[in-house]
Amino acid sequence: MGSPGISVLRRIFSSGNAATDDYANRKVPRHRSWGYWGIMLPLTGGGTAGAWLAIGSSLASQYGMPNTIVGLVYAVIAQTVLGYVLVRASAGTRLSSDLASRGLGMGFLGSTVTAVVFGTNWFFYWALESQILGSGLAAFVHIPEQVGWVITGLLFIPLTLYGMVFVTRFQNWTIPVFVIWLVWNLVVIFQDPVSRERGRDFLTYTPNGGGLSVAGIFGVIATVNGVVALVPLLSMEFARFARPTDSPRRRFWGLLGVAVLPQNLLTWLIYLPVGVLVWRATGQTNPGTAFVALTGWVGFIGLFVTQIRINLQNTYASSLALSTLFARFLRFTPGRAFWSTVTCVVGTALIFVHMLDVINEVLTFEAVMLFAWIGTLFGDYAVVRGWLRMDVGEIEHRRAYLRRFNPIGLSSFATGACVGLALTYVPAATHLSGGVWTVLSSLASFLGFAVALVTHPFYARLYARRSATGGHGRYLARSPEEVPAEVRTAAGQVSCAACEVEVEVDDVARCPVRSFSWICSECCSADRTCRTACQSSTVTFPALPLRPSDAVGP
Ligand SMILES: Nc1nc2[nH]cnc2c(=O)[nH]1
Repeated sequence: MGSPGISVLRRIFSSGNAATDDYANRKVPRHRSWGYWGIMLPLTGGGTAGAWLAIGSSLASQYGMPNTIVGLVYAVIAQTVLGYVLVRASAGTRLSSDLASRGLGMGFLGSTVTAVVFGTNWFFYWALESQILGSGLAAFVHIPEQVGWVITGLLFIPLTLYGMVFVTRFQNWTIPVFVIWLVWNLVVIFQDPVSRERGRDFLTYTPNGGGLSVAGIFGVIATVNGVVALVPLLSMEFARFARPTDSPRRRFWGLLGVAVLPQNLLTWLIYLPVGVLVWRATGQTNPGTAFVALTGWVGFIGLFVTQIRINLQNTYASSLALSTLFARFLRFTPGRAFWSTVTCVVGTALIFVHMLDVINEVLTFEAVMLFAWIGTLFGDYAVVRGWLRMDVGEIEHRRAYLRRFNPIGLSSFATGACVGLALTYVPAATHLSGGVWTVLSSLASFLGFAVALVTHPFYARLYARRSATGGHGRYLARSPEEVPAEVRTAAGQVSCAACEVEVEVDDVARCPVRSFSWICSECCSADRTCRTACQSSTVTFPALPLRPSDAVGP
């Protein structure tokens, strides 16, 4: 027997522990549902992030406040629409954006491309938030900035060993600290004549005296799109826990609340302009040093809590993306806490690239990739399934039934992303600037979205014609089986023959390698040895029903 310390570590670093793995690779069971406030509160961690302040000053300093304000109004409207649609979809399917992408045209392994897109965002934000905190620490205790970055970066390792439960509690308890801190700093700005005078132009500031311009507005929109697309996709991670039993009216308002409250209305229209005010009042674009300059220890403590709030969440999201990626491609499943540690170490290294200086550029790039992904999802859900009613099966997430790579979604995503990236970078690289090129460049993420959406049904028809079993055959490797009553527990669930956890009937599949017993989708996804034997034409499944006791493990 190992020592207690080692066994605790082994437990934390192993997969299959629902408390730490948070259904990263499986459907959320209905009994694990949360109320809408329970979904919104952890999401507020993103709404209070220091990055918003930095995005505000970055946009205002490049495009001027008049253009920024128009872009912010756009952001609220676009994010509300997109957020509601995606949050509703995940509450209905209990799938995260990644699990849904498997069935919505990408395939089991193909969808990992979206995990990469998603994961790069978290690394970016993680480094950004840590840099802000590290710079604040350095200014507060008078140490070199680089030392501050390393200290705060590594601080997150012990803080992130626990999963959703700890993140949720921390988010909930610290909201009042954030509000008091922000109000305190605003009062100080308004009471201090110098800061007040300096900050007076925060709603009208322009870098070179220019006012509203088409190029400026579209430039802001191109940048904010990186967040407009990301927040709804992130919200899906939480909305999949929504209570399935609510009345349609309650559900509408609850889900709309999730789309509008935690990281949308107040954040774009109040918090982001506050960032511009703090920048103008202190002359510092880094909110970390700005708050310490404004209110000393109060500024630092508030900043510390705010940044811990958000980076716990960033670490959680990043570790989910990494665990998905490695579980599927390499069948490497060391557990979420392991990936949290990797996030902290790599993120700390990234701080040294000075994320604060390239915010607009990174967000513009992410916008193109995220919008191409969303275009693919919409193309599948709304056009292929909704409008064209093609026979492509249910939205499947289980490896046992899915094709490894679905060329339909991968092609439309690649087409949309390539068009978006070409429009973003080719005009600048070839000196095709000004006029229509500037506007096209700024609209790149929308155009990439439109191209992915429109080409998706085209690819669906094209590949379906080439498949012996039509669209269905491109999406599904075999038809999902009904779980017979004999196998279900009294609660209507199925006990996984591998991990023995009871899961819902739409989260299991029969496994030939385990004597045709039923295993959960997570154990199925993590199997390194089976080589997807269940999809082989040489395997013959015995007829149902089959009781759990009939099946013996290998
Ligand atoms: N999830 C998330 N959203 C953000 N919005 C602004 N900053 C962040 C961040 O660091 N993480």
